[in-house]
Amino acid sequence: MASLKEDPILGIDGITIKEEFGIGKPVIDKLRDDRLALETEGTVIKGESVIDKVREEGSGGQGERDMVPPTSNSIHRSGSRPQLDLSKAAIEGNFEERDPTILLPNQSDDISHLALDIGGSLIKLVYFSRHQDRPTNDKRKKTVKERLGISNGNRRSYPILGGRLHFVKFETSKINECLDFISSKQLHRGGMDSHSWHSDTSSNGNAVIKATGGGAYKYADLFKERLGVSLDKEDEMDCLVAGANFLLKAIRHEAFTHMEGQKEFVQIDQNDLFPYLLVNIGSGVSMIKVDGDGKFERVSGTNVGGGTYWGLGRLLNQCKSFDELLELSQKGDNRTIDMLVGDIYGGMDYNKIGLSASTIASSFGKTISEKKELTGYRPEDISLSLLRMISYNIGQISYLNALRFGLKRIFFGGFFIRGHAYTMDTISFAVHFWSKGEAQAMFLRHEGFLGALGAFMSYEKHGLDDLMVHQLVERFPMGAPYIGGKIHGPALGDLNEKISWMEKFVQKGTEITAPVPMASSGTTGLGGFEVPSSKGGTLRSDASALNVGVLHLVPTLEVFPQLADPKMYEPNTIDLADHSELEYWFTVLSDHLPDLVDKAVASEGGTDDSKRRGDAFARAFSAHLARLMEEPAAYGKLGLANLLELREECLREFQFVDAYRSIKHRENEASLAVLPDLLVELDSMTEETRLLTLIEGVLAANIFDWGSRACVELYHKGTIIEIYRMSRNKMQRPWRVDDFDAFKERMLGSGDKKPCPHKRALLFVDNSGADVILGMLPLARELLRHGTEVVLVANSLPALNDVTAMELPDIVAEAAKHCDILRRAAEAGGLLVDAMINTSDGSKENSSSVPLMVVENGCGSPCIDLRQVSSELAAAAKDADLIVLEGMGRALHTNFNARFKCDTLKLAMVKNQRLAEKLIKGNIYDCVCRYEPAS
Ligand SMILES: Nc1ncnc2c1ncn2[C@@H]1O[C@H](COP(=O)(O)OP(=O)(O)O)[C@@H](O)[C@H]1O
Ligand SMILES: CC(C)(COP(=O)(O)O)[C@@H](O)C(=O)NCCC(=O)O
Ligand SMILES: [Mn+2]
Repeated sequence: MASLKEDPILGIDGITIKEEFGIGKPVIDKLRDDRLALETEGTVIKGESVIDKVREEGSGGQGERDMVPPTSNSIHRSGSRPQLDLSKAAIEGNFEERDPTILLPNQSDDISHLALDIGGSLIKLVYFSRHQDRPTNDKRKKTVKERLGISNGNRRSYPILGGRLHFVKFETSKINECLDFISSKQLHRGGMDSHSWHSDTSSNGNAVIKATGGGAYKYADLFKERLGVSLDKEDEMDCLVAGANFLLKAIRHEAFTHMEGQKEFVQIDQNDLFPYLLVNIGSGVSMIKVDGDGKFERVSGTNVGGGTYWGLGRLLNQCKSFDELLELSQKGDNRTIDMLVGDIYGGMDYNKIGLSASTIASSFGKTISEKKELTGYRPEDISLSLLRMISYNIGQISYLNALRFGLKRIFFGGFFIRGHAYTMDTISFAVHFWSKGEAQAMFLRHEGFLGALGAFMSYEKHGLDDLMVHQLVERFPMGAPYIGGKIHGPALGDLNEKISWMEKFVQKGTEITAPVPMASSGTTGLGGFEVPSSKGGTLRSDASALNVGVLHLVPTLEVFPQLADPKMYEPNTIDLADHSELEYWFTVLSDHLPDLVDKAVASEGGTDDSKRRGDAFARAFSAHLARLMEEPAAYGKLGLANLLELREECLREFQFVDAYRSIKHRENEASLAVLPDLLVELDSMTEETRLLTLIEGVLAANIFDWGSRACVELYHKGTIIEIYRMSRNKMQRPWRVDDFDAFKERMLGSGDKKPCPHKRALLFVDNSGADVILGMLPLARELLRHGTEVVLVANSLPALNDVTAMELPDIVAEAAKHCDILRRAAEAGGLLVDAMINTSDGSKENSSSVPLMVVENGCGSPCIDLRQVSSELAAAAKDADLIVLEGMGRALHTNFNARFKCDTLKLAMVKNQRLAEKLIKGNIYDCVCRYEPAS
């Protein structure tokens, strides 16, 4: 095993076991003796004596080696492994069949709810699903809630139910596919849940589905016949407006501008939304002046719309699909078809009225002067001319209507747009040109689903209109959209389906997995565009399906109450709109993928099934990366935090619940073994030295980060203790960002300033093992000692090697066995309700203590977006006067620039060279100790 001595990155030229190590010799020696080693090439850390000893004592035998302690908690934010109730299972039908249907009578399915918009071209479905409530019988959580004064978390106290909104579309001509889909998912059977949704049965007992669009009338009988459901018809305009208003109010990154190839999300001020012009470009076009919720007037429209483009284009070009037609336009040159100003003016501009030579004077006008037949023109050119003709025309009529009513903002919806860059650029150009920049064209990510959403919202008592931005989390699961727009289905539901699809997909080609460079803009100024700006040979995969994720409704999420200015808050520090940043982080994540897959597969025992899932996960995540490389804003505004969260979600999608579970477990045990000695040493110090040593300890132990490439390389070179020791040795002050003295003064006072302990501290903890046990817990203990209540804030779901809120109580209980301060505080905080505590000194002392508590933060990512945290955390935060954010993800990638109403300490070791240079003009392994008094 190579020694750290030679590590050039760290520049450490000798490991000496001396007092300079800060916490002194004994602990180090103990750790050394225990010879904790990290295996060089393996996927798991191998522990020797301490770990093995603990194991032999603690559990029955070999079989349990990698088991994580059982937990009784159930924390959910999004999907985790589904539970099957196999009781009374029976095979239905023929036993000889290869794949017989198995009936699970006691399995409670997702409860669903469905609404439809059946248009002239497309059928849009919006459906809601939710898992049955899982019983939570968790004493610890209850005690913490009582302490924090949170009322019994009864779901019914929320206006809406948690669940997911899915968006799906089908071609109207293939209505049978749509009916099959509804029937296979049993979407028409849902919604009877007595305590939630309006009971959707008509007086004669038939299920009723809300539907809008002409097809609600045309196909009513078919729905009755095939599914036995009645369609409850809702007015189309009502629905469009309700859908648009909901999206504009509830989805943060819904509306965007698109000019010259540049997409930019627009922050909509809820209090300044109305009036606006809504232009829905479906088969035909409706223009609606919207003045408020339910307050609108259809002021205009045009019969030249999406149907015209698709219909004429199909006739002229014999295309088989809309996408084929649109794709042709990307290779077109309209100058061969359109009569331009230059054609009339002998190649010159018509400057007097501001028309350049390339301005279209007459769409299709050139074809009259040439004696060519249809076959003499390129389909590509025809498609482009047609697209420009229709888009300009709609843009112009929209502008005229905006002018008529003095409206500055025009939102465009409908599936004609199809997230197609050139279509949007053309419409924006027309609006901008005619209004001389006064009016603004904006587009909606859920473009074609306005009507269906509106129909969905028309169910009584659903409470959707009360939903707030912070209660919605959008996720982008892998699935059908990637098939290429032919099947307009949602993400494939079943895991096996998903894996086989990924496998097939990869065999077919690497269209999506090969990153595509971003398109450059191609406008020529006044006269419009010479050629489309998106030059790609193939059309982006069905953007309308792909740009729209699954909306998770999480009514329990809240805005973190200590944010100084929630409206101005931006979690991401690194802006991925900068192309070189984007490329850098994409490479980092791609490079990390093989290692992550190794860990994930190992965490599931390395079975064939897990290998297959690991492979599918890698392909899926690469496909996401490629998609985002091609269009960074495809899933909304993209920051590094989103990418890191996407990776965790993708792992969960392929049912890797906790990829680093055994690593975390081993590091926890190793660290717990040395904690008692560390505490003894800390206690022998003066208060001042101790505080410094504690902060150093947090920073040094933050090196145990399995998400950093540099750190993972280190683990292959040295033992835990070698790395830890080296890390502590590096702790020379001043740190790169060093506000320690200010923090110390606040904690301990100075001169005649008396120390003034904080009332309650929230400690946002990061990694398992040394990071939390040797770093944050001792800091927590010090705060408790000062009379400060401590709330440990940890992830709700696993992410890398971060410790979760579920794992913390056991860790604290273990630590409390050797420390009275922790024990009494943990007892007071209700953390030890089911743990058997034997204190080392055997004392039964019952003196009161400030509490130590644990709350989940509501997320499952190494970063944290404080606009969406658990209600538990929000409640705990109300009385907090100190926040400690720890780790790179929570304190640097996100929240580095965040301002809080109370004192804040941001502690992290920077484990990435580029970030160190950019953020703190320093180097890898430099440290940040930023103290910001209440603002
Ligand atoms: N896959 C597709 N098949 C057919 N039309 C599509 C497709 N994708 C986009 N479109 C365009 O969307 C239009 C339909 O838009 P939509 O908002 O669904 O309106 P409608 O409710 O009238 O069907 C079509 O006329 C066509 O221009
Ligand atoms: C994922 C992380 C934010 C986790 O860091 P932590 O919050 O544990 O300190 C960090 O490991 C990271 O930014 N990794 C990617 C960069 C790299 O490999 O250098
Ligand atoms: Mn971490």
